[in-house]
Amino acid sequence: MATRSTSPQSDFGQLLHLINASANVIGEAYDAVGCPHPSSNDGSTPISSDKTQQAGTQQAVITLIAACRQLIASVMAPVPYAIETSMSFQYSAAIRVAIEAHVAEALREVGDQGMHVNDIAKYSNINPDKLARILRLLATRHIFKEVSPNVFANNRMSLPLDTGKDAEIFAKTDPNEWYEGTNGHAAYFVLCTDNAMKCGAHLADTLQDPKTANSYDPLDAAAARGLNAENGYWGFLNQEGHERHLKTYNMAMVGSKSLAYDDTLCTRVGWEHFPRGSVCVDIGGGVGTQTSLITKAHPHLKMIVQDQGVLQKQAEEYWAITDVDALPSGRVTWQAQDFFEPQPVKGAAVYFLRCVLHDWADEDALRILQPVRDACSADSKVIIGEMLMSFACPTSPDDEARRLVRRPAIPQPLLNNMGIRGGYLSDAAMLGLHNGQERTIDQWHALLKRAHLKIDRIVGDEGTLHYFSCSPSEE
Ligand SMILES: C[S@@+](CC[C@H](N)C(=O)[O-])C[C@H]1O[C@@H](n2cnc3c(N)ncnc32)[C@H](O)[C@@H]1O
Repeated sequence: MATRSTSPQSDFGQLLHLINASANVIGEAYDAVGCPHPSSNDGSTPISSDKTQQAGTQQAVITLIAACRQLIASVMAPVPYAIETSMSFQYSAAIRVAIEAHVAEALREVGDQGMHVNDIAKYSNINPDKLARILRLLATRHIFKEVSPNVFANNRMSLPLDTGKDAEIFAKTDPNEWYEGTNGHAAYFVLCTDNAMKCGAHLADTLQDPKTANSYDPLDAAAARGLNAENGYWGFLNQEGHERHLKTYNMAMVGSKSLAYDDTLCTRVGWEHFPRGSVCVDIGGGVGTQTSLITKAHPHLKMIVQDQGVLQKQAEEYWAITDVDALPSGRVTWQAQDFFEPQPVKGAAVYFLRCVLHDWADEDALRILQPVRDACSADSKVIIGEMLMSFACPTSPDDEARRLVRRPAIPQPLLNNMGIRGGYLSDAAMLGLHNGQERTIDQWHALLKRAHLKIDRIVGDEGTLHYFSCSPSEE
């Protein structure tokens, strides 16, 4: 039978070429630092900062993932593809089961030989047979590995579920305290797979209901159905009896430090250009997660974190662990302050809002920005850290705002957004939890113009948080 070679011009041929070329770049980067090639089976601590993390290699990783996913969508039968997508929530459910059964912690010491599920199940209330089924589902997605029947071990993708705490102590700890003192990653995954998923389950009904379909009121979000959040998601978190949700949420924000996947916040925003003692107000700053990164890298700034008073105790605990000298020295101040009220700190060098505005639709976002604009002096900067949403199709840099966004050329036939999904998943989560939204550059431009702010500069890479540096404008 005659063989037919793959046409290099076809989508299929171009995807194969991208996969080969980018995999070679990645392999060479590992060779150059004397590391074995990456494997999903590797359960040792991930390599953090070496040549494999450099920009060129990261671009190759992004390209490889995008091309592999597109190739799968090209060859997999459409109905099974749609079924698998429709059932993806089961992975979310399984991740929460594994985290709350402390599986990654139980497996930490046993390495590649793994542990029988009967022993893993001792750290929770879960029936071992049921737990094995959940772990097998995850292992089929390369999260944990099944090394022999019913024996599981950690691998590269299960390591982020490990809080670093001792499984035995953990199993006896009050669940309200589970994520305190951790890096917050597990708390972030639980926020996604509990509160956000419950809202997602009610999204279709909420979007179709004539009473809520066109509303941007947070009280009309899917959270009203999914979480019984009659007073909106913030009301839900602050409700008596929901302390565990509130603590998990705030630790999830600590975990969200890694959302950026890079150190853009500390290295590209330009904090070093502000003179010693310049005041930076971190509005809706949570316990102060982002401020802790900024003050570590740029201790010459005077940081003021503002958030809801209900967070004060958790904030003090956070700083006592993270940077014990920060509050007593006055380098960092934590203030209870409602961001809809007049801003008490006038003429600060910087007003910083990170992942605040995506919780709110435009009219409420403007009610947050108005007091900020009112407090600005002519020299103040407003720095906003948020996702910058791309269209999935090509767009032209046909106006001033779009020209501020630098984007690398996208190889054919990949999607314009390189298939990076994080921002769209976050957008859907914001819709479900708050009736909020992630925004495109045109939407940012329009919103900030209405708030009398002008975008001077944007830094960030596709799929990561971008930082918009804005000046007050008289327009
Ligand atoms: C998505 S979190 C972002 C936290 C922090 N900026 C970060 O990036 O880690 C949004 C924050 O807005 C705060 N928030 C909500 N409503 C508020 C209000 N009315 N006044 C002040 N802060 C509020 C929440 O408590 C929460 O800490």
